[in-house]
Amino acid sequence: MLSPTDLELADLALVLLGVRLPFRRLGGTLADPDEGAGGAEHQVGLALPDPQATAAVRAGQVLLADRQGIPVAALDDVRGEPGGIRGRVRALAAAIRTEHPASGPAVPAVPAVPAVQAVLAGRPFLADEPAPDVALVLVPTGGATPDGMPSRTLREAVRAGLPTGSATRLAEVPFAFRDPASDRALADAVGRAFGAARTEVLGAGDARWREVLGRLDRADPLPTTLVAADVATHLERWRPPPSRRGLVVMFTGLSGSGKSTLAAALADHVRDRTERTTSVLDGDEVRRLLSADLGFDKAARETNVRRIGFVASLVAEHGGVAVCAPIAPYAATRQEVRQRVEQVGDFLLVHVATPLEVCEERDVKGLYARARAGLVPQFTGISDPYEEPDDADVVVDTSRLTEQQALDVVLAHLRAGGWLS
Ligand SMILES: Nc1ncnc2c1ncn2[C@@H]1O[C@H](COP(=O)(O)OS(=O)(=O)O)[C@@H](OP(=O)(O)O)[C@H]1O
Ligand SMILES: Nc1ncnc2c1ncn2[C@@H]1O[C@H](COP(=O)(O)OP(=O)(O)O)[C@@H](O)[C@H]1O
Repeated sequence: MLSPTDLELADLALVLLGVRLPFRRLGGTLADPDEGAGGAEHQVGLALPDPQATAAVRAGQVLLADRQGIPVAALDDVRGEPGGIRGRVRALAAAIRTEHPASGPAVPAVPAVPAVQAVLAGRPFLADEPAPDVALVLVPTGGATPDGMPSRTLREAVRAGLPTGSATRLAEVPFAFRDPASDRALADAVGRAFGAARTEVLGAGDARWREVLGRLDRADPLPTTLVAADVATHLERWRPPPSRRGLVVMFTGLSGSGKSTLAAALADHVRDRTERTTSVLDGDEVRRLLSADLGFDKAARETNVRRIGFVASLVAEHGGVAVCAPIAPYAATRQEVRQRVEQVGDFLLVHVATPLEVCEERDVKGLYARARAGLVPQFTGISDPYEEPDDADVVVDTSRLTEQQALDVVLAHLRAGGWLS
């Protein structure tokens, strides 16, 4: 029995609902489209490392279990292919869940309805769209759309957008978003499976949706020609303007570059001169309180930065400003934190790009001297890596700027983006 990933399981759920995946594999993307045989007996691929793949091919069949370990489907006539296996999907009838946990009504009832007119992927109705008989709402399995709209807001906003007295039935289909082109292809496939007449997908190409987002950012009112008044209420609550939206400012840089100094100065400014609330997650303090169990190897640093990102995202979720100042030497972990935070608010990365020589000369804590003497192993910049960000929103070098000047650069960015007045 195999335990597919959440993404693979999400796609498997669609396949079991009769959707023909446009991807070669469960959990795939359009980069690897499926040109294989279609039909009712749907063939799908599954990435699988070799000993397991060989065993599955030898057995000719493999069972796929959900997160609880309950078998939900079988792959029959399994054959090998590069990087995995391929087989015919068969639902294990007893195990199929007809209820999407978040939505209630049984999704498989929908294909029987001939007049499905729209698939709405991750966005509410816009004004003057004709109300369909049945609308399939693609409810994000990860909890939020690529724009960070939580499933609940999406559901409420779609309902609120229906014209009064409309007979439209909403049916929810669990949907795992990945990248815009693949999302579009998968949404179209869902539409085809359910006989939908048209598909509406949120995406960068949707000019009216971009207009909605732009107006929300500028705190401009949403006219009823763009969205229904009730929808506007939901959207405004979902995405307040930057001055009221949660914000995480993460300073990253070498030890002694000036992160703590600037983080404290920024937090003081926000506390003293604005109406916003702020919390500081300073590297040293976090190490004492939140990460006392961790050392400085790669895994420990990643865990430390993830923890900081998690706490910061909670602050942002409630509309606050979190200022953090870890070294955060790894690009992938910083990116992970950015993605987490952007589900609930905004994230700004400030690279404190003070050169190593200057940090070492300052040697506030005497750690560089000890590291050079071999007394502190894995010291960032000396015997451990620091991956320079290429995605920093602001860069300051405190060997060229005074503390006040560096703070002013950060503040100018925050004012320009509307986070601070
Ligand atoms: N091996 C090694 N490498 C780097 N830094 C070390 C090390 N050992 C201890 N210290 C002290 O720990 C502070 C860095 O902790 P961080 O939590 O910010 O680091 S990380 O983001 O988890 O990499 C850092 O503090 P800052 O100077 O404030 O950056 C150092 O004082
Ligand atoms: N322009 C500047 N901006 C920030 N810190 C500066 C500047 N010039 C000198 N410093 C000094 O550099 C040191 C930076 O230490 P710190 O803020 O703890 O850095 P980090 O948190 O990156 O380790 C402090 O002693 C600070 O007074």
